[in-house]
Amino acid sequence: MTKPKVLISDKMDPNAARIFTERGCEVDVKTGMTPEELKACIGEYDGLAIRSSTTVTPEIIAAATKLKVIGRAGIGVDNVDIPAASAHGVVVMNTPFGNSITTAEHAIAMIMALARQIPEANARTQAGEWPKSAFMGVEVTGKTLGLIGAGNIGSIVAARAQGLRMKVIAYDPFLTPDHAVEIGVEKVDLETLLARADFITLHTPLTDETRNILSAENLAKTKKGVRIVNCARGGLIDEAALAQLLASGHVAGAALDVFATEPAKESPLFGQPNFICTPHLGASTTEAQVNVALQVAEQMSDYLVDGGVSNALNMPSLSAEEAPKLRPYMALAEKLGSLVGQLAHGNLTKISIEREGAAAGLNGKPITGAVLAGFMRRYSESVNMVNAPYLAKERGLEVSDVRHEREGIYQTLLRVTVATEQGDRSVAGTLFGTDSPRLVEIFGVGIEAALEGHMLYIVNEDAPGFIGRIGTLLGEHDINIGTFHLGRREAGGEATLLLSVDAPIPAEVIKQACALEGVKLAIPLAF
Ligand SMILES: NC(=O)c1ccc[n+]([C@@H]2O[C@H](COP(=O)([O-])OP(=O)(O)OC[C@H]3O[C@@H](n4cnc5c(N)ncnc54)[C@H](O)[C@@H]3O)[C@@H](O)[C@H]2O)c1
Ligand SMILES: O=C(O)CC[C@@H](O)C(=O)O
Repeated sequence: MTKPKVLISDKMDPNAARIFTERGCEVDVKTGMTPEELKACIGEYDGLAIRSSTTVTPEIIAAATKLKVIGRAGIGVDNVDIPAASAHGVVVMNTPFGNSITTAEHAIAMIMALARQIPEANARTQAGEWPKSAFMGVEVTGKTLGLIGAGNIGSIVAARAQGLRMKVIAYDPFLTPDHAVEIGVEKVDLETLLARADFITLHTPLTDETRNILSAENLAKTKKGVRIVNCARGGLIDEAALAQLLASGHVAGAALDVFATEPAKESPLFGQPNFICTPHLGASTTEAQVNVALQVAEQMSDYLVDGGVSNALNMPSLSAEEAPKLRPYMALAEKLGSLVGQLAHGNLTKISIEREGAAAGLNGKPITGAVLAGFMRRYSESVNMVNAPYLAKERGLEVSDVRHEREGIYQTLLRVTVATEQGDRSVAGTLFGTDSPRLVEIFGVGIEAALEGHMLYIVNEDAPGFIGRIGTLLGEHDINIGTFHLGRREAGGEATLLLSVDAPIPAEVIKQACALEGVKLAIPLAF
């Protein structure tokens, strides 16, 4: 049998290559390639192991004709186009906990370095200045630390900061009151955090909700003399506005490990008073790199050699025996969970999964796990089958799995319902043949569609002329429609349109779709 071939394209602890070889894979290590070089060679490989320097674009994935798995030795997968990988049947895995402690420690190091201006004092002392009177620091004891994001890393930062006798407050819409008490933080809204924090640290993924969360407007609401640390993702802070506030003295110090554009070769922040930065070193300790290298190589080898799946972001975990039977049901479940997560708004506290027909006779746990993995991705990029049920519990999400003995019109049916402020909202799907997931109902409207790649969901008034208008709008922006599905409750009422397109729809085009005559709602979806 030919050995699976793996490419390690970023600098990674040598334990990764050792494990791949021991587990029967062939390994090449080629770091520092340009996107063109990667595209030229990726066709040879079954597995791609990366850190943050390799960006896996749809073009790379399209060229990766043999690729089965991408393994991220780390947490953030924003450098991988997951919809493109899923569409090509490529599993994307990460190592969700391997570098959390290390990154939290980096944030704490940044807090201490800012409080005492250690980098600048060091540089000037070594330059022979002995500038004792130039530096007056602040104690962190008794100060308020405001966490934006209180997941794995935020919680570890909270624990360390409490050890430093700081008072910790947190803004995280998905942190439950119970969990806040468990980790000893006061849950607050963003305005309160901005007004009260002496130090602010960010620990969220970069999503549509968190992008620019420290915007010019929000930075202006911070307490005078605040110190800000970002060891999460570039793009969370308006860097130009931060530079101005450092220059004016409103912000007393800022420390960034991550930048909107990396590598950051220039920035308005460089040279500002009390600005400290590191080149995305948050995960760079021997311990974390050994952890994530071992874990990613083990997970990828499991998949390539034995078919086992763990910590996958776009596929449910599976044991070898159950795999063939459950796999199509879990794919359907994950898509329905993701659909509900993308469409339903507000703080959702209840989700129910109903199974009838063939699905009622199967092990419900992996199916529930798959629904939750899809659904919880609205909160965190690092959710997968393993941690989704745990995260759901931590966030106080009530989950129910109901089996119906009744026979319906489909040989198998899964229904996912969430309780929203406007009442219950549910979507349902079945399998066509034995393994093709299909949506059959969305929020009470019968509609048949494969949930794949980039899609657009529209609710509009059911009136003549609308299909022409939406087709023209997309055509004008060179957006090719792949599939087109319509549904409605009654003629002349409210109609639902679900279409698939060949590329993501830009935000500006969504805005124009919302403004079309008769449109009540237009939401882009990705699977
Ligand atoms: N600098 C580095 O080298 C480095 C290393 C590891 C992780 N990271 C990054 O750190 C970030 C956090 O990692 P983690 O493991 O703690 O992730 P996590 O998923 O455990 O926690 C993220 C938290 O952010 C919260 N969140 C989501 N949307 C939010 C919003 N709109 N407002 C406030 N909070 C929101 C979530 O509820 C969750 O609690 C990720 O972006 C990860 O990529 C950076
Ligand atoms: O690999 C790295 O050095 C950074 C990893 C970090 O950004 C992550 O999200 O895990």
